[in-house]
Amino acid sequence: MKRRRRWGRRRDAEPLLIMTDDGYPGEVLVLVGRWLFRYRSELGPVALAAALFVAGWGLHGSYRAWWPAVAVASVLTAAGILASGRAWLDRAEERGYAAAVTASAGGWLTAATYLGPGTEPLPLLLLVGVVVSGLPWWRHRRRRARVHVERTIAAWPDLGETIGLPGSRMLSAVVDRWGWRARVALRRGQSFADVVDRVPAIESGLGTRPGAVRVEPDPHRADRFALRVLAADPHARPVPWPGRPASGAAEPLALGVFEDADPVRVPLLRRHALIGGIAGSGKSGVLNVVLAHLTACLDVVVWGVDLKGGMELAPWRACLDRLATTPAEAAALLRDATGVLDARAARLGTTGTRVWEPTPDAPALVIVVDEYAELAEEAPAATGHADSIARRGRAVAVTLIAATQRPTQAAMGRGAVRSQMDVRVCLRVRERRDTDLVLGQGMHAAGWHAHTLDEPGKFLVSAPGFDSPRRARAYLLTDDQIRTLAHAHTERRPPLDALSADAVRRTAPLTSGAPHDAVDTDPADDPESRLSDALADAPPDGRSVADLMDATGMGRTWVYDRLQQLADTGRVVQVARGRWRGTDPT
Ligand SMILES: Nc1ncnc2c1ncn2[C@@H]1O[C@H](COP(=O)(O)OP(=O)(O)OP(=O)(O)O)[C@@H](O)[C@H]1O
Repeated sequence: MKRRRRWGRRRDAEPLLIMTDDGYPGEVLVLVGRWLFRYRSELGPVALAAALFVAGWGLHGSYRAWWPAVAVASVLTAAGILASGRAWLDRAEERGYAAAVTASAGGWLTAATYLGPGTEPLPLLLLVGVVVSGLPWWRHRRRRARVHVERTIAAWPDLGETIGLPGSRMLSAVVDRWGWRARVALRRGQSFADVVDRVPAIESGLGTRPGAVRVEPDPHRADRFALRVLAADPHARPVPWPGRPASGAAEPLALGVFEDADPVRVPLLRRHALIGGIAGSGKSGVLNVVLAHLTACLDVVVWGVDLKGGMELAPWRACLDRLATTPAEAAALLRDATGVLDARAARLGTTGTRVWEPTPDAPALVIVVDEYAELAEEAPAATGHADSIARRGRAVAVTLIAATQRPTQAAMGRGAVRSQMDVRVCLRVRERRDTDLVLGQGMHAAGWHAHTLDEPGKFLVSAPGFDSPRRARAYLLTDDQIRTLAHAHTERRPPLDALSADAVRRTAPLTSGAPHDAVDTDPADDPESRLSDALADAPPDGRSVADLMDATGMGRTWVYDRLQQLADTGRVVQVARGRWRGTDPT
């Protein structure tokens, strides 16, 4: 009675103490069990050795005569792994390791079946085998990554509370070459916007380096998102140009690669593009990639506007049909482009065709403008033409590609130019809100964090078909590669089609294609005379069109136009593709 009273009192007062005392041995077992479960991957070699020992013991006791079968099964299994284990193990060294372990374990089991697992030196051999096969196992990067991910999944419910996404669940996770990625389900009521705000907290919770976590919305479910954790930055080093330029205007241009090594292939046919980012972020690098593609296309004529004195586009000079380097030239160039646009639109109207399909005889006209803000500031008249091209140029394949540091409304000339650009490439920006300037309102809030891009050439792209903030890095073209490509592409550049060339002539009969300061008062030194001289002095294999452009200071279309007129009157001959000389030796 007395004892029971004391028991009751203790239960009321100190229930935890009583339970702990009673359950102690069980708790140790639970702890050991948990530890074994937690380290089950690391304990793999030990578990295999234990299983071999037990199997050897059983086989030796009851089926000793089976040792040849065990030997044959081991050899066949090892050979099978080598021959067709690619489905589970994609790397050759992993298959080699698995086959070697299988063959050694099978050899040991064969001996244990025949001799008994306790017979010397089998126990010692088993121990050595654990250590020798264990070392690569314990050091294996992918195994350790997988274990890390498994533990993260197990810890996610607690982690979710800590990082401000309570109730979220990790649905699946995959280890890949650069780290791991997972699909996460949010608690009802949470959305991707909550996740975007929590990215730094997720990095802290997972203990990664800053900038290692990427999040992407699930296009099908508002309550799910993709989480990507990068152990190493796949874009840490520049990505070299792969040397495969586009073959035509309709082909999307490969600008670089995403973090999962997918190429970034952006459609630019009948689309205007904006490339934005701070000084040194790699805008000229992206323009070089664009030009490497466009100048390879036989159905694209490229005009350039470079008000930094032609510095950036200069290496491509010979491939550009026209290059404007002063505000007056830029205004003339854009005005002529609107002339082309009007002529093409009128032609489409009369033929009842909806869009201009570029061909080598009727090429697309792409106008590349480096540092658009300079244009708006120094040649405000030109921005009216640019506005017109932006609004009406798509159908007739007259398009703009503009690079600028901060595309504010003022920098873009207050017209419709920015809003008409449906391909946006955003390199690093200084402030968060500048992401919205380049990519559009609300993009920063939606997870497009261009301010965190940390190397030149890294970018985010928003375009039809590109609606999630995947990071990419542009290909890097070296100066030598640019020179080689420009040289190789020069001879193959098409002139404008007759309709467009005629429109240019009519729009600006005196200055069409002429550099502003090339309008000369000395009649003996006008472009026509320089052309005649260059053709008269041509060697027997003629002069290339690029040479003639250099000699006259005029654009490709102007040169072709004049050559055609001279050929019609028999004063020049075409001696080879793209090479001409005069017929009159004087
Ligand atoms: N894709 C790239 N990969 C690696 N490095 C790059 C890449 N693009 C550019 N860079 C490096 O970054 C530097 C600056 O690049 P770039 O001149 O293209 O920047 P920018 O934005 O045009 O600058 P600015 O506005 O001053 O003209 C270059 O020296 C170049 O080597």
